[in-house]
Amino acid sequence: MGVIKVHGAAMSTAAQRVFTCLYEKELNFEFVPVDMASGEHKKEAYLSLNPFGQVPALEHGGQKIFESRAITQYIAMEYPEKGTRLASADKPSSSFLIWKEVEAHQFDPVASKLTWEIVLKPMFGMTIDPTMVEEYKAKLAKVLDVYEARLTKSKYLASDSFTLVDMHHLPTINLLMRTQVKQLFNARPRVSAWVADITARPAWTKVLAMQKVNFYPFIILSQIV
Ligand SMILES: N[C@@H](CCC(=O)N[C@@H](CS)C(=O)NCC(=O)O)C(=O)O
Repeated sequence: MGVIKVHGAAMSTAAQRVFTCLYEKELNFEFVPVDMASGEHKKEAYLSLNPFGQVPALEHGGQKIFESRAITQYIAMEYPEKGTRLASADKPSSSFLIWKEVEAHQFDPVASKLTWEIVLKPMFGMTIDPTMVEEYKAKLAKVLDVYEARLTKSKYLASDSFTLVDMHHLPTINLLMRTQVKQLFNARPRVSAWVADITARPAWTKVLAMQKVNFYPFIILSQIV
């Protein structure tokens, strides 16, 4: 069905979700870097790919798709037999549907807020708001308590197999595990084992390698946060 083109940036957590998916699926793709520093993502040409002016965006077989989780679901359904299965080829299970939404609406808003406060603000020379950090750490702790209980029932969040659900967590977990927030993950044995398992996946290692090549500050992050 033609070339898969990913427009994005190696530093973008949302784009990383898509890169991970393509590596899990062992699919070749063309990475089209978007120069976010110069505001390329807000210009007419890019807005035709994603009207919200955000990365990533995917082009495939004449289709233009945005929203990282829509893109990963599309790839998983388009190539069910390639690489890791990631999603059911036909009717998804109720647990897949539930936990996919949990990541997007319970985990990600809290994890992204913490990432902004503790990881990105210092990088941009901005001051961390300690009240926000404490408030959101408490919120994340509650989400992780639910994950700890869930992971007594299955090895991964949706089932005993690694799926899109687990994969969608990787970019923000990667950043938070380089900060004090890692204690929240490490204090919960099942969550901790799950984090170790999913972050060790070869597909994720390939995404990390892209960051080292394309976004130098991430190399030194662990030393400054
Ligand atoms: N829900 C979107 C979020 C995309 C997003 O927030 N992308 C960020 C980079 S990680 C971005 O483009 N930020 C620039 C902006 O919002 O202007 C997705 O999952 O694709």
